Amino acid sequence: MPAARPKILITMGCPAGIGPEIVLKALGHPEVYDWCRPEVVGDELLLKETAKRLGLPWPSVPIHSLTNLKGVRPGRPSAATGQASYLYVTWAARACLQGEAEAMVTAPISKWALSLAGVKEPGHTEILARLTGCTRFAMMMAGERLRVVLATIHLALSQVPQTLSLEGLGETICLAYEALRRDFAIDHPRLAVAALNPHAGEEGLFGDEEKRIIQPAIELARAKGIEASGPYPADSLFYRAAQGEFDLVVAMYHDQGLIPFKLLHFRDGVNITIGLPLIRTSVDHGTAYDLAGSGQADESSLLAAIKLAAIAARNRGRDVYGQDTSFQG
Ligand SMILES: NC(=O)C1=CN([C@@H]2O[C@H](COP(=O)(O)OP(=O)(O)OC[C@H]3O[C@@H](n4cnc5c(N)ncnc54)[C@H](O)[C@@H]3O)[C@@H](O)[C@H]2O)C=CC1
Ligand SMILES: NCC(=O)COP(=O)(O)O
Repeated sequence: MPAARPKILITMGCPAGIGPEIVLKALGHPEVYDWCRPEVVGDELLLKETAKRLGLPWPSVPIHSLTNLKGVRPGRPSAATGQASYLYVTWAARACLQGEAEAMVTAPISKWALSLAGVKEPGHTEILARLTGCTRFAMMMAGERLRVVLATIHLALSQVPQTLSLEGLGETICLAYEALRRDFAIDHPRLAVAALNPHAGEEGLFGDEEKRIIQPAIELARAKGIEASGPYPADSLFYRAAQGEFDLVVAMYHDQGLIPFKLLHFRDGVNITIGLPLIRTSVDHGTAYDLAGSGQADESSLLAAIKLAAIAARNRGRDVYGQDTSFQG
């Protein structure tokens, strides 16, 4: 870790979810203060109530209290909790963009509560892309054994084939490569690209996206000097990556990547939005409304997210761009 510890803003997440609890629990781990200078963005009164009810220690960190919510019931999201969640995220993003903090780490929010509050985007990823004016971005899930980047994110499964494009996939491969070099300090990353269809399409018997879209996108990335290969049958690829053959898998859709990832890393996985002009990491799980208020939520993923944000802040100080990796399909 750097001698100068980065300032990291931790957003509290949905006030009705497990966010307040895991934020307090994570800040009870002394190693966090070796990694960074954490500050919380949320609701101070609600955090105090949570600490009191669950018997958690009160952290001596700055709290940016943006709301004064009354009557929030754990496990009961509403338009008000969605609006508050949104406020915490936008405030932290603005602070990062203005150079007031080195990174932001987000506790989980509810896509449903966001929509009740009238927010158009489904999650942090898309909100942050809009706030930062970023059109090249992707979701990465990172753990010790497996890293996955998604070619498509929050959309119905039926929309995936028509959403995949040669240009979009090529961009995603390049973004993954850039992020591994910049944020993870892997100088020569090995990327594997998953097929969409069973047995990678079996020579076109089960679909042609591999030939029409995925293979050409890999070739374009390779022409840029990126060590990308595939398309590999997805049923065996994640095992191979977890055995160490690849540094990252590009998955074609949300559950293709997140099911194997969470099987390995449910407790300690980290979600990182790549391509943004700011560092944002997050837990890999949701609001767990079924556990909210019970005191049983596990803070390990949030701890891992804080640690990775601090590492990425340090690594972004390295100059790794001797090579043009921008994608020009
Ligand atoms: N980064 C974010 O803001 C994310 C938000 N979500 C949102 O969260 C909401 C609920 O999503 P679900 O699909 O139900 O997933 P979920 O992750 O909230 O819950 C799935 C299961 O895992 C358990 N679980 C989750 N986190 C846990 C933790 N820290 N400790 C112990 N057990 C835990 C829950 O109790 C539940 O049984 C949705 O609105 C979804 O959109 C989901 C994923 C990420
Ligand atoms: N399954 C991951 C997820 O939904 C996280 O979304 P986001 O809030 O990070 O955009």
